[in-house]
Parts: sequence; structure tokens; C-alpha cells
Amino acid sequence: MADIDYETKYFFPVKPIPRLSCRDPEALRLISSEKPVVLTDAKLCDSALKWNLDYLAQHIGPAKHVVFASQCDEFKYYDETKISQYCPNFKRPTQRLEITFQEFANKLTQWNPGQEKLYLQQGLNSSVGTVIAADFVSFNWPWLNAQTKTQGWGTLTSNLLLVAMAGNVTPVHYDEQQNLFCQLVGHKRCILFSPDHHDRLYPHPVYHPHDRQSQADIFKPDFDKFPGLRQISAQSAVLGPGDVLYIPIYWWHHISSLHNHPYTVSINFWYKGASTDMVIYPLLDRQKVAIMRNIEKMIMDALKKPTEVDQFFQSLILGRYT
Ligand SMILES: CC[C@@H](CC(=O)C(=O)O)C(=O)O
Ligand SMILES: [Zn+2]
Repeated sequence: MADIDYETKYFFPVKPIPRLSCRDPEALRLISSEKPVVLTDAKLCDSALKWNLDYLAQHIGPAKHVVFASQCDEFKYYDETKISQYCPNFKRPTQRLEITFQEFANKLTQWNPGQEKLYLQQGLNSSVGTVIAADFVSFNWPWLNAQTKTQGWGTLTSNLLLVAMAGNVTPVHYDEQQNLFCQLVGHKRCILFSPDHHDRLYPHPVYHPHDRQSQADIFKPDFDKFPGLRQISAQSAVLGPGDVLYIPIYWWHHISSLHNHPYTVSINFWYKGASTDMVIYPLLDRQKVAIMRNIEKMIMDALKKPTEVDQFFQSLILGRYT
């Protein structure tokens, strides 16, 4: 599978994300400098390469799983807890369901065009069956623990099991965690943008349910509303079974499931960033994003009204810092 799927036309420059062996010093250098890399031989989750729909339905257990339903291919994340406080009229772009894996698998196998798309996104927890637990224990933890220790990352906060229908899209967003993203079944195209794209990808305000999500659509660009889109540039990779993509903390990413398989299965490893973040100048781009987020939170706590934020910052900056 090509590094980037050339049949997709991008209006912005795209370079391939390097595909390297996990033993290649260059791969470790990229991870240490918080740059994306695809590790082709980490064998991180080889015991899960057999996690197809039937196997998971048979072994994952009777617990309910979080499944999002969408009237289109897009599954834009929203924070439910931020709706009531500031956005009571927020229109949820997807519906959140809680169904068993078997119910989800049945819906997938009986799906017809025109029906809503589904995306299972469930943190792995102790409710999984013993067979799945045994596969999980067989992950390459020695390599993973050595790697995360070397990088000084914090604790493993969660493993998200992702089962997407072909064509599903997770629009551009960033996360505040380090991420080792393992592709198990099918192929996913991942498009990544560096953290310095904050003023070119226009994240929703921090108080908004779509916090951390881009307001812009990189496949239907509105250059009038978001002129900074003209300056974006990306790195991209198509991940196949066994590939592990390092998505550095605060790096924007757009992820879609390709049509060469009816569904895709992935599992991610989200880690807290390094706690001992020395403040060395010049500040890292991700540090500037973290500072901007803290300032937004402080201002919203103080002003309480989103509509007053614009005027507040104009008064602070116009004619004084501009
Ligand atoms: C959350 C879904 C997304 C993965 C992702 O954004 C992440 O692991 O951070 C995807 O694969 O569609
Ligand atoms: Zn993400």
C-alpha cells in the first residue's frame, strides 16, 4: 500500500510519513523529537491481528460498547459535558449509542446504503472476555514499556478499540496525549499537521463541545472564512495491519477508513505527556498551544460570556501589541 493514497487530490502539500523499523535509530530520533513515524515491525499488537468482527463478537463479552451513529461519513467528536454550560442549542453531529458488540456486528453485516454509518469507539476495560484479555496481555509490553520510559511519557491512560465502517472519517483534531496508533484490520489513511497549525486550522473555542476539533473541512475548504488554510501542509500515511503510527501530542490528525475492506479495526495507546516539561526557550509550538488553552479557560472563567472574549482580547492587544 502506497505511503499516501495518490488518488486523493489535496489542495495542500503532503509528504509521506517515514515508514521505519522500530530498531532504526532514525525512528527513535523522530519519536524523541515528537515527529510522526510509522513503525513497520514493532509487533506491538500481533496477538490482535486476528481481531476481526466475528472473533470480537465471539470473545469480547456481553458488555455494552459505545457506538456513534452518523447520517454521513463524518464522526466529529464532541464533549457532552460542555453542551449544557455554554452551548445549549448545540446540534450533536452524531448519536451516541450503547449496545453489545454482537448487536454492533449484526448492524454492520446487515447494513444497506442510505442507512446511518456506525463507529464503535470503546475504551478497553476489565469487562472484556478472558480470550481478549489474553490477547491484550500478549501485546509487546516489554518494547512498549521500554519505549515510553525512554521518552519519559506519563501513564498509559487508555486503549481505545476502534471498529469503523469503510469510508468513516474522523475529521481534523488534536489530542493532549501521546498516541501509538496500531492498525489491526483493513487500512486507514492518516493525515497529520504539526502543532504550529493552530492559527491555520481554526480550532473551536476551548469552552465549545468541539474543543480541539478544527472548524474547517480540509476536503471542502472555505478560504474566505478560514484563509489560513492556504498555508497548511501535511504528512500522510496509509496504515495496514501491523503498522504502528506515532501521533505526537498536539499534532492535528484526520483519519479515514479505506474501502478495500468492509470495516477497519484499530487500537490506540494514549499516554500522558512527559510531566517534567522543562521550559526552554524558544517555546515548543505545543507549549504555546497549551498556554493559549490555559488563557482561554481563565478568560472564560472570568468573563463567563463567550461574546465578550473578542472585545476583551482586542482591548488587550490592538494598538498595544500590534
Ligand atoms: C478517535 C478515532 C480516530 C483515532 C484518533 O483520533 C486517535 O487515536 O487519537 C480514528 O481512528 O478514526
Ligand atoms: Zn485523535
